[in-house]
This record gives sequence, C-alpha cells and structure tokens, in this order.
Amino acid sequence: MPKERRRSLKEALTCSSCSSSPLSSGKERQGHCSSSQVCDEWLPMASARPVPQLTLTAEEGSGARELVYEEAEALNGGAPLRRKLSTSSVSSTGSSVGLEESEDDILSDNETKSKGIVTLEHLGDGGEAKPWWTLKTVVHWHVVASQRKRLSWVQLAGHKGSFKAGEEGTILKKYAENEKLCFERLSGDVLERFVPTYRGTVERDGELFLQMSDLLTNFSGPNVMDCKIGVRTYLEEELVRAREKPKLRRDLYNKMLEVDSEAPTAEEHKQQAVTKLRYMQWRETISSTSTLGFRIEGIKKADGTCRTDFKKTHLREEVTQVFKDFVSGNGKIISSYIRRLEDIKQTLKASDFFMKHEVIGSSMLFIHDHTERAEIWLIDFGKTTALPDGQRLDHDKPWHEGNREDGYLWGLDNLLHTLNSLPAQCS
Ligand SMILES: O=P(O)(O)O[C@H]1[C@H](O)[C@@H](OP(=O)(O)O)[C@H](OP(=O)(O)O)[C@@H](OP(=O)(O)O)[C@H]1O
Ligand SMILES: Nc1ncnc2c1ncn2[C@@H]1O[C@H](COP(=O)(O)OP(=O)(O)O)[C@@H](O)[C@H]1O
Repeated sequence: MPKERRRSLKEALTCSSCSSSPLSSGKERQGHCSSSQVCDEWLPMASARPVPQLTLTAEEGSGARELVYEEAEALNGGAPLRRKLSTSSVSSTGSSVGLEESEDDILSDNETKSKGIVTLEHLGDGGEAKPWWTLKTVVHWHVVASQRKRLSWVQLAGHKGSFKAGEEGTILKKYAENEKLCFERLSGDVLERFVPTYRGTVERDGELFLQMSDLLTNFSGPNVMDCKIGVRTYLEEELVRAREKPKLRRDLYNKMLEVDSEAPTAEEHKQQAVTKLRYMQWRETISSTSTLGFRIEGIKKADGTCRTDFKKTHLREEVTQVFKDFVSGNGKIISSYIRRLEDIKQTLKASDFFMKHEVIGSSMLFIHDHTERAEIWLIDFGKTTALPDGQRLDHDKPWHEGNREDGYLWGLDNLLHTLNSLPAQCS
C-alpha cells in the first residue's frame, strides 16, 4: 500500500473533522519467516477445549499482562476468539516509523516486509472503553475449543502491522484512500466475486481500517501462495515523481545488498542508497515480473514451511517447479486452479472496473487445503488507479511510459501456461 496515500488520509483527518482522533502514523514492515523455514506457530487444528494459561507479565510502566483464553473471550463480549491475539508476538527487524519521516528519507532503513505467519492484534471496537483496553492481549492457542476453528493468519507480503484481527471471518487492513475507492468501485462489478468482501471502514484505537473478509477462514490448514501480477510494480506517477524529485533510500540499498552485493552500481555503493524506482525496476528484472508478467512473493504450506525467498526466481522452469511443489503434484488441485484462473480471465475481460484501471502491485492469492478445495482471489488494490475519463487499457500490450499498460492479462496468461504445463509432470 503506497505510503503517500496513507499520508494524505492522515493529513486529511488530522487537519479536518477528525483532528481529535489522529491516526496512528506508524508503518513498519516485518519479517517472520524470511526464508525457507518451519513456522511452528502454525499449529495443527485441534478439537479439544483450550487450556487456559495465565501469565502475568507486568511490563514496565504499562501494567500489561497476558490474558487467559476465557478471560479474553469474556471480554470479547462472550464471542469466541479465533486468533492468537498479540501486540508483541512477531519478530521484527524494524521499528515503528512515522509516516512523515517514512519512505524516501535516506536514513530510513527501518522497514522490513511481512513474511509468513503473523499474529494479529485484536483491537478495541472504538466505542465504549472496555476493561481490557489497557491490557496487552496475548492469547495462547495451544489447544482449541471443540467445534471451534482455530486459524493462525498468514501474511506473505506487504507491510508490517498493516493487518489486524477483525470481527469473526474478517480482517482489518490499514486504510488507504485508493484501496477504499477500488473496493467501492468493485461493488456491483462482475469482478466482485473474486475479491474479498468489503465491509466498509472501521476506526479502532484512533486508526482507520478497511474491513474485509478473511480469505483463509473457510480453509482447514491452508496452503497459501501470493503472486504479484503485472509487468510493472510502480505507478507512472511514481516514475514522474522519481524523475522530478529523486530521493535516495538506504533501506532499499540494503535490501538490494542482501540479495546481490554486486547489484548496486559504483555510484550507489558510494552513496549507500538507491532510489525506489531503481530498486523496483531491479526487483522486476531479477524476478519473473519482467519476463513472465508475474512473480511469486511467498508461499506458506500446510506442513508449516514458509518461503519468501523468491526474489531471484525468474526462469520459467524455476517458477514451474515452485508451483509443482506448492500443489504437491496434486492434479485435482491444479485443475481447480486452472478453471478458476480461466474464470477470472473471462471475468476480467468483461469487467468495467478492470478496463478503466491501471492495476499495479496487485496479487492473486492461491489457497488450497487437504480437502482439495482450491481458490484464487484478487487482493491488494493499494496501487490500482483509475484512468482518466475515456481511457481504456488492454492489459496485455507492451508498456511504454504514457500508455499505462500493466501487463496484467499477459501475466495471467503466463500463469495459466505455467499451471497447464504441470499436469503432464504431475502424473
Ligand atoms: O518486495 P520488496 O523487495 O520488499 O519491495 C517492496 C515491495 O515492492 C512493496 O510493494 P508491496 O506492498 O506490493 O509488496 C513496496 O511497497 P509499496 O506498495 O508502498 O510500493 C515497497 O516499497 P516501500 O514500502 O516504499 O519500501 C518495496 O520496498
Ligand atoms: N483478504 C485477505 N484474506 C487473507 N489473507 C489476506 C487478505 N488480504 C491480504 N492477505 C495476506 O496479506 C498479505 C499482504 O496483503 P496485501 O494486501 O498485499 O498488503 P500490502 O498492501 O501491505 O502489500 C498477502 O500476501 C496475504 O498473505
């Protein structure tokens, strides 16, 4: 989700009607399983009663403590809690950074990307203060109530702290004006059935969120893959801004170094910083974005393994192998994914929304489980932008500055090609 959009909202709310309720300005990226590893928080479904745990963890000055399951549930109005709730559970390589001082500052090297299993903080409802609002709410889900589904949450990409637990079956994503507009415009569009159900905005603890359905809810131990679609990952307006007012970022230089210490030019090494545009373009070329019009961002498998180390996965054969591993060679799941993708493709071609928007940085979320249920959903519209009146996109034409083509359909075709090449291999 682009920061400038969050910033504009914050400004809007701070200086107008909502000045008494300023939005939190923190935005971080977080890493949890940054490379191939087992995420042991992904506990298997269980069907027994929860074992309550009460750990008093007097935090310095905060009076924070952990809650037992029942206690938290009671404080939740008796409603069953279905997530591990935490304000402090995931490892972080970054610290909170205010929007004003974020992004384009050469010194802002404190952001990391969210990768893997996260525990979502459950926030107050913004209404009457609850007795637990001062508490640090951490619920351990070692064992789970009978008939009750316990779902850890998977965030394979995006910004740290972007998501919170919502009401049952929903998640809250940090507000971005642009994404809200997209959800509103998608309402009634043929594409609507392929995007999370949008439930409007909600304010929690002084911060605004978009409430949407949690796509993992109906799965049992889901396997999840995030594929970023399109041949370009930055907006044309970002290109213009980068040209007019280039800003150097040390954090992106460091991210570059982590992947390939020889990637920066001599000049970039000297300044120990790169522009965001340079970083984004480099990311496109080392991954399959440039060559296939999509790239794999991350995969979480039901066996607990979690991988987000796909930055250099760019050859068709490599991508195909990752898909094959993701579906564990299951032909039925592959067929379901292919049918769903074909359906999405036909629907995109008939969609008024799609025709009139430049779709950048959006992902398809692949989800399947042991029941062979397999779905693909369109997510992340933070950088999906309406075209000027009268302009239309084909989404499969080569991009050159000014035509705003995003290569979305080209990427989709390559995805289909990849999946179609699998059944022969997965006998
Ligand atoms: O994938 P890595 O290599 O970590 O690079 C990230 C992704 O491209 C992010 O896009 P997405 O959120 O779609 O994953 C982008 O956020 P934007 O969406 O704001 O462009 C980040 O920009 P910064 O947050 O500015 O660092 C950029 O650093
Ligand atoms: N509605 C949803 N249901 C389930 N998981 C989701 C949903 N939306 C996003 N996610 C998870 O969160 C990750 C980041 O989402 P995204 O919208 O791309 O965030 P950002 O805008 O910060 O990049 C995805 O890779 C996916 O794992």
